[in-house]
Amino acid sequence: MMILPSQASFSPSNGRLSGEQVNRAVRRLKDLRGLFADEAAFLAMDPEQIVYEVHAHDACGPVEGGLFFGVSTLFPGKVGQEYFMTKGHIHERRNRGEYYWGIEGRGALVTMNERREATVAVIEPGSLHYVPGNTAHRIANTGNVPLVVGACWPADAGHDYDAIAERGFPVRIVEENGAPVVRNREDERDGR
Ligand SMILES: O=P(O)(O)OC[C@H]1O[C@H](O)[C@H](O)[C@@H](O)[C@@H]1O
Ligand SMILES: [Fe+2]
Repeated sequence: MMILPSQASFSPSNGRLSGEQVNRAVRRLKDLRGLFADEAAFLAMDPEQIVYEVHAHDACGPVEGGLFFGVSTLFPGKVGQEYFMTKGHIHERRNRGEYYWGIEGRGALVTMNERREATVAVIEPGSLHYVPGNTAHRIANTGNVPLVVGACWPADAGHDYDAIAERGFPVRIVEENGAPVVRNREDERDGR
């Protein structure tokens, strides 16, 4: 029997993922233009500010049958009243699902199916979330410490941002009286 060295290491307590085959991607505020409701607040902030980073172990490449493993760290913050969030995507191969699990901090997982029906789930350490295929997904940090979330998804899933860019998600996660609430975007047009 051959005993292989670990390809990478993952800390179950803080989610830190490291090793030669781990890639880091960073998203800054300027990469999230147009997603937040309060455009004036957005423009007043530092566009270079890092909103989240993703460490991914994607050694197999985008092959059918392969799996990718990642850890997202979403920093605390708000644009106006709206909590920092990921860009959000639906998989290029629409029927591919994904697991998310909470490691540190507190947040929300927002999903939207093809009928534009949304769900919102609380992410906290130990919470487990299955995102089915044909479902767009994004996370928001509703706390004041980094939200660390693990993910595992099919290597050939791909990310489609354009398909959901125009109309966006039907709900926003905003702070009201010091607590997170879900706001329906239909309400925005009434000026509420
Ligand atoms: O791709 P975004 O919508 O910016 O989300 C950031 C990342 O979140 C999770 O970690 C997903 O598993 C990644 O596939 C995704 O890239
Ligand atoms: Fe995904």
